[in-house]
Amino acid sequence: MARYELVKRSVALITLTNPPVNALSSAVRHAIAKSMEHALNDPKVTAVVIYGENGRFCGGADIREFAGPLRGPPLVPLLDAIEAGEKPVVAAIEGVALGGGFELALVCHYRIAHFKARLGLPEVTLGILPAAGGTQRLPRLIGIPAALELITTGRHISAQEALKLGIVDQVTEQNACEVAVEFALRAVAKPLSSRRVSTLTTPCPPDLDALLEAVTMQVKKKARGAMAPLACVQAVRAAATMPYSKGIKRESELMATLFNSGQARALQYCFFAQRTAGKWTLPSGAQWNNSKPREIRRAAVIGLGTMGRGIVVSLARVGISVIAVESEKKLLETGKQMVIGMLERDAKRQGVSASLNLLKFTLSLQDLKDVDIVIEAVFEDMALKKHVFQELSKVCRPATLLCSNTSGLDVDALAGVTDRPHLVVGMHFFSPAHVMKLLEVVCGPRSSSETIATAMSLGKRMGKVSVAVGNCPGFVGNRMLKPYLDQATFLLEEGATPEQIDKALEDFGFAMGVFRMSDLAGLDVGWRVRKESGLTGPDIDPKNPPRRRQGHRYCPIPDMVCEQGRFGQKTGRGWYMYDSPGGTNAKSDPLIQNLLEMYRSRYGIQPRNISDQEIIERCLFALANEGFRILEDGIAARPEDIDVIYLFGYGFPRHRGGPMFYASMVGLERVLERLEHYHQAHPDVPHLEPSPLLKKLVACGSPPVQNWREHIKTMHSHL
Ligand SMILES: CCCCCCC/C=C/C(=O)SCCNC(=O)CCNC(=O)[C@H](O)C(C)(C)COP(=O)(O)OP(=O)(O)OC[C@H]1O[C@@H](n2cnc3c(N)ncnc32)[C@H](O)[C@@H]1OP(=O)(O)O
Repeated sequence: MARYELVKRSVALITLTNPPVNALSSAVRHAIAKSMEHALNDPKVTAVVIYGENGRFCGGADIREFAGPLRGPPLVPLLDAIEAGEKPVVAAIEGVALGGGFELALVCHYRIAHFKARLGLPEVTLGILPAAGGTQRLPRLIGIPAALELITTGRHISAQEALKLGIVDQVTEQNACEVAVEFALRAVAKPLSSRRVSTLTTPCPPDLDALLEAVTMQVKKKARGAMAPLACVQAVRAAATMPYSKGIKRESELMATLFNSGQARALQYCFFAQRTAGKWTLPSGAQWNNSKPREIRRAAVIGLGTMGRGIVVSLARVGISVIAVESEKKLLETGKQMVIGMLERDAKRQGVSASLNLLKFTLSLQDLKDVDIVIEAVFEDMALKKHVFQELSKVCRPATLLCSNTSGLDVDALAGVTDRPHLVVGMHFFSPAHVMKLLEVVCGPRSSSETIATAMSLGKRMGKVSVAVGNCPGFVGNRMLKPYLDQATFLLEEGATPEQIDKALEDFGFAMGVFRMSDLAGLDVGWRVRKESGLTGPDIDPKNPPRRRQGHRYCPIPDMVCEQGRFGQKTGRGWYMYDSPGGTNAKSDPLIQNLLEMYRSRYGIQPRNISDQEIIERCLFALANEGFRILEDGIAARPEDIDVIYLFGYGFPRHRGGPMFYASMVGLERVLERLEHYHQAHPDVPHLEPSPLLKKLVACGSPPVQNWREHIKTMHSHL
């Protein structure tokens, strides 16, 4: 777990050997303690270098160990002893020094970083804080404002930024270990007292209280309801106001409250869920580690609307040449200018020149003969998409992959009109595509494993979190959205307001409540889908009761809002009113209150007081219930995949872990009981009827979310 060797006759080189990231597992901590003891007691040793094997210094504490009882030497006394030692210790940082790994570097008397190294204290993203002295040492080293920013955001910084901040002593383009050994030899004769960071006085700004207050407000606003960022601020306050010996105790107390919290469990679950999602697997046995993706050099994107433009930018950013196609000259020119503007702004931010030479804009599909992949992003209309796919079949070489950015249409129906159904797959980007991290890779029944592997790997290359999902209306994300939206509008009918529902959801942790989110996304899209599905509009049977459609409860309020030309932010009016079309400042609109009152009185609905608890339960349990059905139907392989989709695509609060993890934290028995209760009250809402899988899991004793898969095995898969 750590190799000990003597180099240059007098330098003890301690190399951490715990692949893949040299995490500080109990065995590694034990090995470091033993090696340090050896080095400090061996008279031949005059200095020590700590290094990480395979070009990675250390990825921090072993997160997997957090779930069990603490074994092995605790980190704080181990690190204190390294700092207190009488021989100079130099950290040779390559790759990453994160969390406990960064804290290990902070107790070394000198730090040498390779120019490509990245450093940071990401503990806050795991629901904890840097509790191995990080909150006490970093402010002493770089001052309160910079330390606060790094600790409360968990941001990784480059070696160059670390040098500027005074975190590292030298940045090198050579082998960091070799440079550190030479550095250590030169440090032997120098006094160590000023190099022990815990003994330094924290440089304190005169307006400390105001600064801490401002950062507290900032983190409260950003991570609604998350405890860890607030605890980080308190720990840094201790570094400013207490000696190290007291500050470290405060750090440990704050850590104790966070460590066993549901939020820490949720955030650590998110960390692993994100990595699990990349490990896709099909019933055929094809999976992430046995299916080779194709290399993609040249791509084409059809349609330069909002989605298409974002996809072009995402591809060009990672060096893929892109041919962008539009059907009309004016649309092509507008799209071209917007894409160029986006790439130029990107390049300016990074201080590089925009890679515009990768782009070609055309009106002709004939130009797509030689591309490796086409991503279609035309209007969400099946007939139009089928036409495009037929044309692509004719012009593209037989090996070209054909992908659709549909947000819910049948990918297999598109495959069916081509000459290569095995090379067709859905690539559902989220808007705006160059910003949003989520990509649903929709596997049709005929998509080959190579095609899926290529789409997944292309997503990863573009920096997306790609999740493989099966083919059904709405796939995973949008299919689950329907019961969530339905519950919100049913609650409006029953007496709630958009403001009340949004506030309850925002207090739960969503960045935006459902109505504010709908206003942002545009209300007309859903309206068109409802019209096409025969749920609203002039074609519906007049004999239909107005609040029932296709045999189930239906709420026509969203249609009524659209009928007034209120399509959300873009029209300046939606569920809220805005200062102007495109405005973002949502204000309550008395017209919506009137509309709701008139609606209720027309249908004889007596409004009732609805609690926030009911809002949360009905919206979120209905959401999770559909997630259980998706697992039963084999549309998602694992609950982790669903959670990742909701975290990255729909703003589900990360400290709640995602809808499926949240259900497991509430307790499946409780979720079942509440769904049964609400279904009894609303028997005409099928989404409230508890799914068979939920019942099965409760009958099996509500296993943890990571074990649900064992209970789904027998059900069929669409993946
Ligand atoms: C019990 C009390 C202890 C008190 C100590 C308190 C103070 C210290 C706290 C901490 O240090 S918490 C951990 C802080 N560190 C991090 O948050 C870093 C997490 N890791 C990453 O960000 C990335 O993994 C990486 C290091 C940047 C590497 O990224 P890359 O994309 O190259 O690889 P990944 O696919 O992400 O990871 C590979 C593999 O390694 C697993 N892993 C990564 N880091 C850890 C870790 N710290 N502990 C355990 N496992 C880790 C990761 O899960 C992957 O494995 P699989 O999931 O694919 O099996």
